This record gives sequence, structure tokens and C-alpha cells, in this order.
Amino acid sequence: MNITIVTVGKLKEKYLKMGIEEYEKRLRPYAKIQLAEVPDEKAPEQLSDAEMEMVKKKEGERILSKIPADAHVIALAIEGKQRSSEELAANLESLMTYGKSKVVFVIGGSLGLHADVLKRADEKLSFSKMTFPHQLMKLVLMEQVYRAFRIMKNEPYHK
Ligand SMILES: C[S@@+](CC[C@H](N)C(=O)[O-])C[C@H]1O[C@@H](n2cnc3c(N)ncnc32)[C@H](O)[C@@H]1O
Repeated sequence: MNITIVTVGKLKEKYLKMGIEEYEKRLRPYAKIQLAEVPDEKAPEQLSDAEMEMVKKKEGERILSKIPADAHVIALAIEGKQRSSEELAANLESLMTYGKSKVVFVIGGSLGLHADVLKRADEKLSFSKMTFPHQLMKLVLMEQVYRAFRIMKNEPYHK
């Protein structure tokens, strides 16, 4: 399976970089993993609604340019569907069964995902009602994708 994770902005924090590198390494035996970073737009505190829409639109266009036409897109969104780790594993397994070998996860920038990206998404996945910083969300997602492969392969993982 080809898994791409598209995020907005450069990863700066060392502790997150280390965690992401670790899970990239752990995922390698299970999937072809690609981490795509698209440039972010400056988003100071005091933006009007129109300016915020413009930031999300520009970032959204960059995200969409990274998505192949035949990819199954899972957008991370607070208002999306919550799944257990076992359900995520079953979901990825059924995508593979039905020949969907390209899965793209997308994570929004500090203002979230533009409506056009959410429209392109085949699914919206929520990790809870809480808001996580996007780079931390990337690390948590990678751990859950790794866990999903361990579950699929009936390999031991921490409950
Ligand atoms: C800082 S959050 C953006 C917050 C923005 N106010 C919103 O409502 O989307 C950045 C990105 O991280 C992801 N994210 C944050 N918390 C999440 C959660 N609980 N479940 C799923 N995705 C989440 C989403 O992709 C979001 O666009």
C-alpha cells in the first residue's frame, strides 16, 4: 500500500521530527510511506473572515496538487468520524482488498482545511472533539497507521 501524508508548513520542533522519523522507519516494512509538506501561508492573529478563507484556499490548492486522481483521500477533521484503532485497521484492509492501493491522509494548517479539500476527501477522520496542533496530529496519525498494520498482520501491539 502507498500511504501519503500531506501536511502544511515545515516541521520545526525537534521532538516531533524525531518521533515522525521513528514512525516512518517503523512503517517502512508495511507500506510505501511518503510525507509531503506544502508551504503554509502567513496567518497572523487578526485576520478577517475573507483573509482566513484566502489562506485556507491557497493552502488547499497546494494540498490538492499532491493528491493523485486515483487516490483514496482521508481528511483529518475534528468533525469527522471517530474510529477505534481496530476499525481504522479494518478500513485500510478493505481499501487494499478493493484495489485502492493509494491512500492519502491530509492534515490542515493552523486554520484548518479548505472546503475544496474536504469535498475531495472520501472520508473525514476525527481523533476526538479536541483540537491538536497539526504537526502533533501527524505524529499521532503515524502511530495509529503503524498500529493499524500491526493489527492487520496479527502482530502484537500495546493495548
Ligand atoms: C490546528 S488544527 C486546525 C484547527 C481549525 N480551527 C479547525 O477547526 O480545523 C490543524 C489540523 O489538524 C487536524 N486536527 C486537529 N485536531 C484534530 C482532531 N481532533 N481530529 C482530526 N484532525 C484534527 C485537522 O486536519 C486540522 O485541520
